Amino acid sequence: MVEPMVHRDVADDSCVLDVRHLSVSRGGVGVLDDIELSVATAESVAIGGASGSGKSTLLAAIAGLVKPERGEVWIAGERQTHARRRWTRTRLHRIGIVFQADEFLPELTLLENICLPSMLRSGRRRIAEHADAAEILAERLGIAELLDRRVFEVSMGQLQRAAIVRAVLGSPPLILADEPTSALDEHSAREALRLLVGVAGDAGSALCIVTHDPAIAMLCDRRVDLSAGSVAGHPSAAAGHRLG
Ligand SMILES: Nc1ncnc2c1ncn2[C@@H]1O[C@H](COP(=O)(O)OP(=O)(O)OP(=O)(O)O)[C@@H](O)[C@H]1O
Repeated sequence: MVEPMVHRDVADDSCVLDVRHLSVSRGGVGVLDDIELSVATAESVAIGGASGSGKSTLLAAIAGLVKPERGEVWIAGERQTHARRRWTRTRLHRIGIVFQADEFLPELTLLENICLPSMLRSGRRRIAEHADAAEILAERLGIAELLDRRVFEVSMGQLQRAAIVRAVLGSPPLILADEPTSALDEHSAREALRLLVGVAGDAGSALCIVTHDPAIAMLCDRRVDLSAGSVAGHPSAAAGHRLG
């Protein structure tokens, strides 16, 4: 059954993401336990914690890619249910995603791959507009010269930057990013994430970024650490106070 989407009070408009009492199990084992996390408009939050503490699972649950056992996820004032079509719409219209396993279509150029979600959102008629905005962002990310190349003609680092351009294009209210741990060397990963924090801030998008890198966490407004599936420290660390 498709539950009706519930809209929040106008007073809560500044809250782009509200995770309430979220618990998630994977493979029958509890991974996240009663997570609370609120993220304001244009706020950037670094999500840290040891390997296996549930950081990627939290992003996947926020993106509707894994189903929670308990709890709620509110995005831009709408409570998300786990009806698949609703999530597809939310991801398309409200969330930019930079995940480790980012997928690009090998038949298309970087520019076409970058513009695809925007075209799905607003139609082919605005293709020139999307392409112009993508080129400006690509210039900033240092991949403007590569936009006509196909996926197998660029490096993993360049592909990561293309994924950032794709996520930021259209200034979604929320961007979710998982640090690329395997594909990139430390310097390239840091540089890509540093650029992501900058362009997301300029776009006015809130950002939740999973990172082990203290230098990237320092660039964010706030840091939240997961420990064994819970938010470490006092709950208020996740619920609203800016630390940085
Ligand atoms: N699809 C899955 N099926 C079963 N267990 C899973 C699945 N994905 C993740 N897990 C388990 O959930 C726990 C949390 O994993 P998750 O990837 O969220 O942690 P993480 O903090 O992002 O780790 P890392 O920093 O190493 O990327 C781990 O114990 C992991 O083995």
